Amino acid sequence: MGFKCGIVGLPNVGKSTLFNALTKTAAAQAANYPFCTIEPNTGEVAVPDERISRIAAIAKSKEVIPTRINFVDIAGLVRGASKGEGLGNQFLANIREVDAIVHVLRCFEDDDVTHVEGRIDPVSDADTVETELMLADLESLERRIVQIRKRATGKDKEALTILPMMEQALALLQDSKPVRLLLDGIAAEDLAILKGLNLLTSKPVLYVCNVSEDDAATGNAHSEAVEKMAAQQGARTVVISAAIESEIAQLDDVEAKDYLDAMGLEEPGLDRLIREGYGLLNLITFFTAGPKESRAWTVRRGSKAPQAAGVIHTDFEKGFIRAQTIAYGDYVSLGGETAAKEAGKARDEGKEYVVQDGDVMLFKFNV
Ligand SMILES: Nc1ncnc2c1ncn2[C@@H]1O[C@H](COP(=O)(O)OP(=O)(O)OP(=O)(O)O)[C@@H](O)[C@H]1O
Ligand SMILES: [Mg+2]
Repeated sequence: MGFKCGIVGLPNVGKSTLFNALTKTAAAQAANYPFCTIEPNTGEVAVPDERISRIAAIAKSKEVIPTRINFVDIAGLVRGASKGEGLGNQFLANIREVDAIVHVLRCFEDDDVTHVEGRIDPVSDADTVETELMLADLESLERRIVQIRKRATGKDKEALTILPMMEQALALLQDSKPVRLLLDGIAAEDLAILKGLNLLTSKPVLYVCNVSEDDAATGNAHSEAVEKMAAQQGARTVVISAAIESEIAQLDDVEAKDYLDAMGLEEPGLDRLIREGYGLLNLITFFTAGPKESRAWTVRRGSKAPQAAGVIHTDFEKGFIRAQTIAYGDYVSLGGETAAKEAGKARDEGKEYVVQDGDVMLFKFNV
């Protein structure tokens, strides 16, 4: 389906290192100089979810297949990017194509790793990046709104529909605020209009504090400052050491566990990051379970049963009849499909059913 989180930030802050750890590859060149990345790197990442192994154990599945999302490692941007500095517009176009932003902030001290501003100050870095995105949005919106206002005066239907959202977005940008503030509690129709405006700052943001190995378990003063800033914006934060994560990603499971124990970490920070990214995209997971495989699938929150069926196969959506649905909690506590049916917990849901996170589903369809 291609839900994408874009990895964004200043040059040389650890974006590609993080991307390689996430994708367990060395696909992206990560090196100690600014603008190492130019062309974006895209990779699929399995979403860790312990529910799937519980379901598979009950269903005695031969295979367990997690769901996946995409991460895109994007070129670093600098002050003035909106006016074409650094890699300027090229990188802005790459950000436009993602659904959510993972904003990497340098929170590690290391004199050997160049910081483009010559000092470690992640809150100010976040502001630099955000300002460029807002300036780019402001410019594009100011340009487009002239036409739309004109057409709205002439009672053009499309213009009348999108103008109120444009005006709200413009007002925020003129007040030096990101458009994503409009996302809170937004109605579905308005969200569609907002997405259609394709603004950089309308995308939800997760801050990643990239700390040194020693601070991975505890965070540090820099990451605390970021957490405070993020809390004020209603944004979430993940503290991670990209350096450690890229090492763990090269180890087998047993070695990785030992390494994590030694670092005082319960799970790889990446797992947390992927889950947070998944949440940021406003996605939920449903499951299919059987002896061949148990599998996790992804739909946007609010999707109805036929759309969920369509994720598996377009024929399932076209010929959708109904979906046998068992809530995850019932499936696990009762011990599987047969027991859930006997207990009356296997519901037959129709076309209007809104899929819930964790639903174990079996689609009836004709082709
Ligand atoms: N947590 C960390 N601690 C110490 N060094 C780190 C950490 N994370 C990344 N680095 C180092 O920082 C340097 C830059 O990393 P990387 O190439 O991933 O940055 P980038 O953000 O992708 O840069 P660019 O924007 O130029 O593509 C590398 O030498 C990397 O090893
Ligand atoms: Mg890079």
